[in-house]
Amino acid sequence: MEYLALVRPPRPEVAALVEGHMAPLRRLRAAGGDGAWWRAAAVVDLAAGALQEACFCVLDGFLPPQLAEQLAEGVWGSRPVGPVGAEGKNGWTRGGTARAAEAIQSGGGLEERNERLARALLNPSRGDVALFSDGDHHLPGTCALCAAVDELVDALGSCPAIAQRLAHTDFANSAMFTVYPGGASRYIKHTDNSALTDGRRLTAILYLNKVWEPSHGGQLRIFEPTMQSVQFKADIEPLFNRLVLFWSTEEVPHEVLPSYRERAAVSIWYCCARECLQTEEAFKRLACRARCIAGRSRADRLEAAGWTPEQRRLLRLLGEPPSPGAAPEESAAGREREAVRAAVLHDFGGCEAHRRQRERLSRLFGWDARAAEAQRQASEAQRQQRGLFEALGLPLPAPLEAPAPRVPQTSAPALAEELCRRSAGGGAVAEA
Ligand SMILES: O=C(O)CCC(=O)C(=O)O
Ligand SMILES: [Fe+2]
Repeated sequence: MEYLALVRPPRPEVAALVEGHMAPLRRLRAAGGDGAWWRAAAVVDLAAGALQEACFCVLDGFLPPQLAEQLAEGVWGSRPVGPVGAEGKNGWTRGGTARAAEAIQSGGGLEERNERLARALLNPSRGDVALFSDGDHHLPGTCALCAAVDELVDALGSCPAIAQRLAHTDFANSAMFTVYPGGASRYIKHTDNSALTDGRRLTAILYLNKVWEPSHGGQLRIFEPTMQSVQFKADIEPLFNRLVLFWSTEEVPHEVLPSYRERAAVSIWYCCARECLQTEEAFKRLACRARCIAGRSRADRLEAAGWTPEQRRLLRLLGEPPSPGAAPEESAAGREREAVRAAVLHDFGGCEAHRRQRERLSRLFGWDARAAEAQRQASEAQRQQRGLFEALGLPLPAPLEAPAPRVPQTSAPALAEELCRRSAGGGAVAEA
């Protein structure tokens, strides 16, 4: 009841706009058959138009049917059955647990990380379990799936309507397979990257549910911008081989409605390399984990993300593969690349050389200065709010009583120290 009071159905003009974009896509799909129909230039243009004006688009029959089958079999065959503990099961972790791992590895002091951890573990915001796949060894079909979605995103990046929005969107995260276990499991309303700090630009989700009825719930509900909006635009059924694309930004608040059946999907996030340079956490993912998409050159795309000559030099160096046959320590460039990679892989902790690398990168990309500015703005906003409550003679709500969190100095968890000592050469790499 409370929920119904907070949500409004699509406004007629919005419903008409959405339908105006989705109907032609459905018609072209019906004419083109599964798997490759979206490769036609007309489809890519329609999809770009839908993203530009409706902020999302839906492509049914996206993969060749055998590939969609293979992915579905992989998920249904490996998903954990029954309760999943905090430690996970067969490589699957609880949605909340994945967040907890992130909280442990995140920046800030122990107190701050503990608080984030507690919030992640207590927060019932999402009820799914997840498996991150970097290739067919994790879940068969991952490589072909990524190649297909990359190809579409690559083509969308050349459409004038949205080319600007996809500038520097050259990287992607690991594919995240999810299963909501039924029993009204859901994911409450959120945006994937509202603060524009983690790099995510475009969210791609492929659904893997062979039998799905509206009464099973689990629809993806897309709201009008912003997070404050109570007006939704569309409910999308999580149907087999249906691909949904939407902006990861504040423009697309969304939720997974309570699901009464097991519900499987796989998500890939496409990231803007330039945005990833802005914070330590996003930089670490970009430098060592993110996949460069659609056969683009990692070195070229990293270099293009930099603003200054020194940023561009370092980014190219990081993106270049080691020269074949040559040991990295044989050249100054190889030594520098290995030093930065080792520092990132050790989370900038473990030894003095890694911490010095962090200081240098923070200066080069402005991480601490930006974090301090964000902190200053948050404190100022809080001060103003507190003043307002005091002026009105109202008691302060809890968040306004809490002291402002400190500016993160390093994200090195205590474990990194030990890891660094144990890994070969970890403490001995030269600093550039
Ligand atoms: O599975 C879905 O439909 C959406 C999931 C989602 O919003 C997310 O993982 O961020
Ligand atoms: Fe999401």
